[in-house]
Amino acid sequence: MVASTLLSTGNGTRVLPPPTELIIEGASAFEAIPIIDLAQENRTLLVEKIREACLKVGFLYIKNHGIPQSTINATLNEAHRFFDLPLTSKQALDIHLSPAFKGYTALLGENSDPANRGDLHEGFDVGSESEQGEMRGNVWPPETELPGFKEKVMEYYDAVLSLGRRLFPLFALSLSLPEDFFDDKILHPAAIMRLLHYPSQTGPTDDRILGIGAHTDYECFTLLYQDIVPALQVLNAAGKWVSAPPIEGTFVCNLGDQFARWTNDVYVSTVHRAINRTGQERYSIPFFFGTDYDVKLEALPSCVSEDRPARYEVVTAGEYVKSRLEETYAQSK
Ligand SMILES: O=C(O)CCC(=O)C(=O)O
Ligand SMILES: [Fe+2]
Repeated sequence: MVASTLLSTGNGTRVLPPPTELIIEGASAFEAIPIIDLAQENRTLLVEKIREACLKVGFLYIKNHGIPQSTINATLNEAHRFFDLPLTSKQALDIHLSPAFKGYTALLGENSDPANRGDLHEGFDVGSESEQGEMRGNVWPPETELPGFKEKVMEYYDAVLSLGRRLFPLFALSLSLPEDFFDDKILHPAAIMRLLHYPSQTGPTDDRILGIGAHTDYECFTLLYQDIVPALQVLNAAGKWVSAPPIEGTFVCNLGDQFARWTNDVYVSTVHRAINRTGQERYSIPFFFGTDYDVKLEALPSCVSEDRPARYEVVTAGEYVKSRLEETYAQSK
């Protein structure tokens, strides 16, 4: 049995039970995705809401995130410019040419669900310019072809990285860990940002042809900006796909496999997919916040018990993400 954690706030002290006690009541046949307001004044309540969302849903919307809409719009605009380039220019940056999995993914170049034949989106992947480890090494379109692209994209990258850094202490507290638990694990994070473009799908509905097939994300959490076109769906515990439409002024935040491994599945890395049948093109920008390459994904003692033995072998965060990316791109090699 693990001791409960005391959280102090200006409004007094409340007791949070340890995570393993809550999963018992954590029915996750959710029908909607909770909205979490980062500007809410009571930090204890904020942490409790995050904990509840992580236990039951694995997805939350983040409101009052502090990233200026102008920064987001500028990057969406760059995504439009990039995907409007001639195919040959994009193919010169093909992700299969990059040992660090950076660059362009063509339509059907990625396959997120092994049961499917390829994802109906194109993408462009970017990492940190100062990251360490094997996943380092961005590729960029020539400045003459897309002037200012790199600067705008990296401005967005840095803004979302900062937002992610603000969230780690809240996730730590929600797991009854010290607030600074993740600080030394995200010194040079292998965070990956993607620009995604989904053409609108026509023809008969076929679950094997999707904008992005059913999958979980590989990192700690993802911060996703979606434009105004809905497509994202999240799988609940009853096997029902629940829509996660764009909500103005929010990011979607979903937990990934690194958190699921740390928490021994106490926090859920929820399956999701995207299908764009709106008749409009869709652009989205997921940002996958993983830890430093060499951090070991070891189950937290509070999430392991006799009844709940450790479910995963210990691997480093970097090795884990790399092996998953290798699988994802293998079919289109
Ligand atoms: O574009 C979206 O809404 C989802 C993207 C996604 O799930 C991913 O890239 O992992
Ligand atoms: Fe995803």
